[in-house]
Amino acid sequence: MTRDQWGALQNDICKTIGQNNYKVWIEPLNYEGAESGVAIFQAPTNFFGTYVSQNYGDMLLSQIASVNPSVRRIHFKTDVDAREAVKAPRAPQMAAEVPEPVQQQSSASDLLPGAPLDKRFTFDTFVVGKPNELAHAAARRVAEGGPVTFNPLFLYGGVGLGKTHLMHAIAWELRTRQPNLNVLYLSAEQFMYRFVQALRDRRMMDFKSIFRSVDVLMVDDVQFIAGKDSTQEEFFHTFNALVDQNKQIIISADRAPDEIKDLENRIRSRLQSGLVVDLHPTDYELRLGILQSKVEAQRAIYPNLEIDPRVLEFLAHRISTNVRVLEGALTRLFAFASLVGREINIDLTQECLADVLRASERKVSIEEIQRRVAEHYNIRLSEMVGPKRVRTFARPRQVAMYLCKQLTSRSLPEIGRKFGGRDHTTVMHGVRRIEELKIQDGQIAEDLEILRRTLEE
Ligand SMILES: Nc1ncnc2c1ncn2[C@@H]1O[C@H](COP(=O)(O)OP(=O)(O)OP(=O)(O)O)[C@@H](O)[C@H]1O
Repeated sequence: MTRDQWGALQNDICKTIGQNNYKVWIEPLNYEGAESGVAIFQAPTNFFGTYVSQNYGDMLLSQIASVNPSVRRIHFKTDVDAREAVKAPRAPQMAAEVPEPVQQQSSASDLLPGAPLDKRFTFDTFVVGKPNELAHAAARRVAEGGPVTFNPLFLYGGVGLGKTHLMHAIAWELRTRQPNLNVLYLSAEQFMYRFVQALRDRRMMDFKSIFRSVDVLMVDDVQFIAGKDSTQEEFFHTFNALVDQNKQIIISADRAPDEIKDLENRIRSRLQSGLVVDLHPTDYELRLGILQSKVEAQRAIYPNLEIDPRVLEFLAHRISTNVRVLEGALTRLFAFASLVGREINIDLTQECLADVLRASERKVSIEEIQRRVAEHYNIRLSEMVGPKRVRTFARPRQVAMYLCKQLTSRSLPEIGRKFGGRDHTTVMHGVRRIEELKIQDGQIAEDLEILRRTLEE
């Protein structure tokens, strides 16, 4: 990587980590050049190099590798005496995350384990519902830091269901309750990376002593080590050493231990030997609760933006893939509304999130909805789409129109056409009528709930 390329990259890095962090931690670095796959930076102090390596090392490496793929490592050197370390700048808002340097050699920073914790991932911001209540309760128990009762705690679940959030929450809570405890959180990928580095640098003794001296070890996404034999072996020894000392271990994965392929049996059975709990896919109520809590965070950023509460119900119905997508949708919606200066309502939502809604569209069709609703109210399909306006047919018709609007991404004119060629204003009127009745009439609310559930199966 040339100096010019580094200059250009710095803009991207600034955008990624924010101007504050960039000014404190990246700007003072002096890029010296790259040699045999190693990008060399001069850091003001050892401590500085250690901190940057630990907190921004992976990000820096991936940014640099995107410009120059031959760079596989970053080295921070310093000319300043290690004692200067105490004068290194500290970003006040990150003080809780600043790790102590383990060794004074600048290359020791490479071995320092641990990943920074996300400030937003605490128990306070974790919304509890039926699908995650057990995992949450187990995490809370571990976070109390009492005697170790189940070891390891193994949390698993699909993408974006809150595993990392819960692990960070445990770490934050433990740090608050017992600041002297040595709590180490890292991904299985980072574990492997440190291990390979230690092997290569002939520093396995350091590696072992660092990992065996922790009080609580948290390894995220453990499925990553499947098929990686020597990493598994080392992980197994680390695991045993800590369990023997009665130290708490918390593991997460995207599936249950017995479903992780290419995992040695002795590791599998170790992972199963504590408490194994799963985070189930979210249900509608949990998604709505999460959206309501995330709206508060958005309101703090955009205090003047109004949001129609029906938008949250709409999103909770329509985006059932994972919470990350749900959150991303909300962030985009607020940013978009603030840019165009409009209130957040269903129309704006459909406009702004057309691609997300299409991607998470359920395969339910207008015809399917009409058929199910007709069955539910015991009328014929021909009566559902026919011209008669008596209440016995009109109400089911409006319910079906409402569900079509909620569960498909068809436009009002398209829905109208499928209901015997009706005008889009008729559909709009029908949808509004049901929205009102849903609040006033318990029977309609119940019908809608039953129908929605059967259609979503
Ligand atoms: N119950 C919840 N309450 C509040 N936020 C949640 C909840 N579940 C997930 N989230 C949010 O969803 C996003 C994704 O969660 P997280 O990163 O913890 O998922 P994960 O299960 O670790 O996913 P992956 O398998 O991709 O690592 C985060 O921003 C998290 O805060």
